[in-house]
Amino acid sequence: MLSSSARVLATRYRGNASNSWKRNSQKAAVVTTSSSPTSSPVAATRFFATLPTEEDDAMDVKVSPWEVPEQVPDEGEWEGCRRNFMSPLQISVRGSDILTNPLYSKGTAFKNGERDRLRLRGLLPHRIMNIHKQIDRFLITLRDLDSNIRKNIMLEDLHDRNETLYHRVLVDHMEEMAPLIYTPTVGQACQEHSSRFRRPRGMYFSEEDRGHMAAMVYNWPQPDVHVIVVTDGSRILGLGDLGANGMGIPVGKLSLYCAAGGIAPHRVLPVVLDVGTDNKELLEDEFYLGAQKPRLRGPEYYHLVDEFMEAVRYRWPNVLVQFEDFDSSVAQRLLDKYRNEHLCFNDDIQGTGATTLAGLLGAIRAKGEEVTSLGDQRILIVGAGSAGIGIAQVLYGAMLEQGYTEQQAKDSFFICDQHGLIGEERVGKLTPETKPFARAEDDGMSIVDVAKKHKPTIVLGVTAVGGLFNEEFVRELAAGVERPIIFPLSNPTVKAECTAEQAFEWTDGKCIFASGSPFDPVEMVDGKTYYTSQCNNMYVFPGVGLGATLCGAKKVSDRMLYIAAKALAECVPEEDLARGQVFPHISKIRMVSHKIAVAVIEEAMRDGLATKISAEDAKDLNEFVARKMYYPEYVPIVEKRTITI
Ligand SMILES: O=C([O-])CC(=O)C(=O)O
Ligand SMILES: [Mg+2]
Repeated sequence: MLSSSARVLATRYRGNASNSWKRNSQKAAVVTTSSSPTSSPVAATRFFATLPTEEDDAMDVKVSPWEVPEQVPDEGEWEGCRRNFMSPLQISVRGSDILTNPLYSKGTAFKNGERDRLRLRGLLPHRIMNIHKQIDRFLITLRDLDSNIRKNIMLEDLHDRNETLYHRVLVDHMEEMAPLIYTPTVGQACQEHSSRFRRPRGMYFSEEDRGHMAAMVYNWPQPDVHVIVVTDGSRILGLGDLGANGMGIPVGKLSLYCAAGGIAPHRVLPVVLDVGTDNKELLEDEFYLGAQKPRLRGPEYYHLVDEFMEAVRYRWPNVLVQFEDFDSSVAQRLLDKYRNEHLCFNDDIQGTGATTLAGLLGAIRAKGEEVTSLGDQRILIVGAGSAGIGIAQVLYGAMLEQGYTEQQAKDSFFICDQHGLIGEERVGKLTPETKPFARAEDDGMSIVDVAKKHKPTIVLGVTAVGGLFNEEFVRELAAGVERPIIFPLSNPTVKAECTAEQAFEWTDGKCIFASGSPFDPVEMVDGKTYYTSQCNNMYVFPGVGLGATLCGAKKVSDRMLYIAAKALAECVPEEDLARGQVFPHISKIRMVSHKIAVAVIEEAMRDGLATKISAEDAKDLNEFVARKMYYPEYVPIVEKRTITI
């Protein structure tokens, strides 16, 4: 079901516009609605082939005909990508300083003219490769490696050498690469971060830095940071307190910001607030690289976060700060503290909430019900941490949007923590966010008994307890309703509450399944294939961040996230829904981010929160966002000169 604004957008995508960009968007729209596995992911992404934002920035580029690669997969699909001018990147360094700078390096792809111009002659082997040859060579070696962690290391090495090539590998092979740079492999990469440390990336702030942070931010070499992802390492995925080893998470999320969300790599900054760790193993580990002392808590902790927030806003006033993997004991409080004054959001609370809402809207559609029936569902959320309550809040908000009363909306929820169903009896012990969802009866009831008695139509797992949804529980769900919607959302894969195979087997293939980390489709003994989806906030945060930064949003409002969820839900083609897939194919992620960004900007403008959209930009936001999206491509490099007369 399309909302009216979405209908307008959909019409725009299909519209008979006369300029060439619109012709391209039409093509792209055709690509996204196809769910055929043979449709080229390259084609789906190419239409966004433009680079960064501010026109006066030296990193901004447009692509020229001579950069259009020889290996064109399909002439038709490329038509729209041939731009006739590519403004050069002006840099002040020369020679080997270029080769060792991952933002500038093209490795063996520097052409002869450039080799002379930039004093690279003799510093590179003779033959000149193009980006496609480089990718082919990289993939052969990568695919030869026998473990995902080795592949992650190889990718991060590339990230450190040549950001353009790294992001292009991600853009062109998103389905294969996302699990290697993100969940599940990023979990292991974090666990082994200290022992495998090679090169620093991002910034660390610790207690010793109190009083210095406003100065420290100037140590970061980039003058125009748009997005920061920050963690204090206290709850890394479902793996718990990993301290400063959590740096892998901001790094992985920001890779997705660039590749999936079209933010240019020089505009992102990964951050760890190294406030110690309560992980005993790390405290005793001779190779652990973070501060080896117990976690800072209480007012001192909040003051440190405060100084950090002030410092980054001082240098980059419009920067978006994404809070990531903060323990539930502090996550909501930090969000509440900053959400109205800073451009920020908490991905685990709000991003997961919005993504889950989108998945549920899809799942309800897949079951053939009306979108408006979200409030008629019985939703069992297992896990009452920041993600569980964040999801409940977003779904609750969506029900109110859909016209349900507060009481009707509240009655839809059954939230369980480790003590069972949360009932009013323990209301004194609950956080303010949890209280509204406490049930009048059945406090402490087990999830199996909740399944028996209340017959939930939807079950969401956010417990970080792998395997919690056991056979007894899942069979009980299937006995209660025809097609249960089962989303084990905990990450990484080992923490998923059940596997796809278990969910399909125990429900005789009837459930609709989506998980936080990816699962392959399942072939059952009946010979039928059952499809899975990945319900991961990677579908939401890049687009929200792109939209919010492009329009200079004053803040990220709840409504922006709701709108983002609806935009995401509308990206799922009917034929995917028909086979139980409730999220768009991952190869379409740039298209999804584009659509979400447009929707977020529209909402920001409606709400008076957009500070940077000119009347000209506002005329065609589809075109505006597409033009501003970074696309990893080599651009000509020239010397920056200061001319004195
Ligand atoms: O990183 C992910 O895949 C999702 C997420 O934010 C988390 O699990 O904390
Ligand atoms: Mg997270």
